[in-house]
Amino acid sequence: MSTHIEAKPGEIAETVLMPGDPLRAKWIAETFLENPVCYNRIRGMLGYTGTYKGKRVSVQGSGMGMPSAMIYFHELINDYGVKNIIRVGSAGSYQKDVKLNDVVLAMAASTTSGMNNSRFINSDYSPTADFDLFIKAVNYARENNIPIKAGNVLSSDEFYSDDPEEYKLWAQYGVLCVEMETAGLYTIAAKYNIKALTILTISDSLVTDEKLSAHDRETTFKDMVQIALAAAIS
Ligand SMILES: Nc1nc2c(nc(Br)n2[C@@H]2O[C@H](CO)[C@@H](O)[C@H]2O)c(=O)[nH]1
Repeated sequence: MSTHIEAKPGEIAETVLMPGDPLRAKWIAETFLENPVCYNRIRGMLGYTGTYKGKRVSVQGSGMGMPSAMIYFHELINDYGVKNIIRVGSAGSYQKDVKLNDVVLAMAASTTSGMNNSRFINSDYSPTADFDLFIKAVNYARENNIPIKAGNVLSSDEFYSDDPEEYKLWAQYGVLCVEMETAGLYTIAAKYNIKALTILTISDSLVTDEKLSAHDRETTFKDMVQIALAAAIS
């Protein structure tokens, strides 16, 4: 076991889907995987391993924000040999044409966090998605007529910012949506040379102030998960 995960060696698959919400991990495991077995309950950050179309896949919550998520990314990679992490999350839209329930692939992740600014001594590192996983996700979505958008996303360090207008600068430069984990995922994946991709479903909009209910956020998002599983096993 690792510091925050109680799984025994071998209990976690090489590919892990990671929603922020551990209850969404439970929903994904119970809805999409055959014979899901729970390997982690520490801190309620539920993790499961099962099979999807005959291939072993795990799914585990990461928690909200990069400090939490990066603990799990680090330990899954270094203590359990995980080679592919696909974040399946929710996000807030920054663009009029990015609407509730739209699916967004994060090609890159900007951030308000100081993490990489200090890591790279005031230079700007660009955390980017793995090309192979990205192309597999795009191909599956197109073959199955699932509309997707792809581009730059913002990984913010706070959900409640002081300035409600802050999003407009990011939107002006084409940032599609905001969440709180991807810049950390892509940075850690590059550090340890593993593959990572973030697939998001829009659950609220900074442009229109619309939002899905907490329950909807937990149990909908089927398209995103199917794209992630297709990329995971192909
Ligand atoms: N910072 C931020 N995060 C958001 C937003 N909407 C969503 Br869904 N999130 C994501 O959802 C969780 C917060 O509800 C975090 O894990 C974020 O990744 C938003 O408008 N802002």
